[in-house]
Amino acid sequence: MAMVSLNCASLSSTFAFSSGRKLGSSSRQSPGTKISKCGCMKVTAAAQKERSYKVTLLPGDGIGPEILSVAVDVMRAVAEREGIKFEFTEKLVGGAAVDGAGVPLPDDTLATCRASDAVLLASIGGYKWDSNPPHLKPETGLLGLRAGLGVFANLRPVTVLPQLADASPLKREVAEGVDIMVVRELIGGIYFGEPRGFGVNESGHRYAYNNMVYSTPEIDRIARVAFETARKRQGRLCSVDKANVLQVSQLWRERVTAIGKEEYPDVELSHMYVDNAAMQLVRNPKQFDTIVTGNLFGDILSDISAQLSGSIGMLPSSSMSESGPGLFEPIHGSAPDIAGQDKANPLAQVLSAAMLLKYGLGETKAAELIEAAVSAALDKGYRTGDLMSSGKTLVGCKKMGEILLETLETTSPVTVSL
Ligand SMILES: NC(=O)C1=CN([C@@H]2O[C@H](COP(=O)(O)OP(=O)(O)OC[C@H]3O[C@@H](n4cnc5c(N)ncnc54)[C@H](O)[C@@H]3O)[C@@H](O)[C@H]2O)C=CC1
Ligand SMILES: CC(C)CC(=O)C(=O)O
Ligand SMILES: [Mg+2]
Repeated sequence: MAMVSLNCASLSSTFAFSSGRKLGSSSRQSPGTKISKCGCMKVTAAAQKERSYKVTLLPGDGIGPEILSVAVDVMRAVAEREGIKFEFTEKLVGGAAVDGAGVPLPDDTLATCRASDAVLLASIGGYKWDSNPPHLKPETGLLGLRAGLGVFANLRPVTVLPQLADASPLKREVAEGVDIMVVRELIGGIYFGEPRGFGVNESGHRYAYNNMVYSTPEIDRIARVAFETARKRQGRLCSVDKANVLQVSQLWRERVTAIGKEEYPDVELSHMYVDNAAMQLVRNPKQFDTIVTGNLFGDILSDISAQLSGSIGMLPSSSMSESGPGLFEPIHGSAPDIAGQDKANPLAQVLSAAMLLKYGLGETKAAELIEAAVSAALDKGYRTGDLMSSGKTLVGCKKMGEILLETLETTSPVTVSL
């Protein structure tokens, strides 16, 4: 049996407030959300012993700098309280890098990320660069970063916090208690397939093409991460594909089935076509435990799932490679429509920092302090515009950050036994 040697995050379940459990409300893991013991983090033993970590910060574009600034303040505060040292290095990526360095992913950025213990990314992209040629698009920098770090396993926990069950556009009874882990393959599939490009056919019409390609090793490694993840949750894995039409999905389904049968007979495996999965996520999301899917389908399904939680501004993610540093980022983009207006919800970024601490560095207690602060801020009724409803207090991005810092001063640590 092939070994899955991966950072803790990918093998663990979602963060502490999974299963709809109130953030920071208990030090016990809820059923099906155990955190595995796993000694395969990239962070060196020396760094862990000293509790001194190199973290690369990538603010990117749009709301990126605003939300990252909140997350870094929160990390600094929790570090001071917990005796952790961070050496932060800020680098350019995306449109900011196109403007500042002439390319969307400067060599220096990738080298610094590779040499760090973990990478905290905000978001990239914006109208200004939308018509750039492919090699000068911010998105090319993001894809290059993910590929350059080899972070093939992107885990996107979809958790509906009790305080936000009414913030979802879905009925409370549909959204409440949702706890899904979307395991998205991140460095293959149609976003990376060759050949791709533009052409002109014999009739003089322009055309464009992309290729969706997955090889068996690419499918096998993400399948194993997903099975391991499901095993540590409720033991149910749904593989999402389009095998009724696409050959690439037929191979995907064949390999996921074979790995399930040979290596994970204890995990209940089902398959679903992606169009149906999109509908089922809205109709009855609680039927899902862990979902595994390819790059494009995972991108789309995670945005749909974000609405279960109330806002895309709530969903963090971790992306892990086989041996390098993890990449932690919110699932949303750079929100150019609200950039620079102090309207962004920083919580997905803050929760991504908590995932970095817990899964990238093994600093579980510090991570759970942050989660508890987020929970407390929501308990007190503070909401950014994306989550605002009557009876709540509207705050901007900066103010939400200040509330988190105040809350952190009084929040009790939550201890989780690894
Ligand atoms: N990982 C990344 O850096 C990603 C970058 N993008 C890029 O972002 C740019 C905008 O893309 P969109 O499709 O508009 O997606 P988006 O996720 O940036 O925004 C979609 C909608 O959600 C809102 N939103 C997103 N994050 C929010 C937050 N934290 N707080 C409050 N509201 C928030 C936006 O205001 C917008 O109305 C594009 O250039 C795109 O390529 C898109 C997705 C991921
Ligand atoms: C801009 C895309 C390449 C990324 C994206 O939408 C995502 O990772 O969710
Ligand atoms: Mg996306």
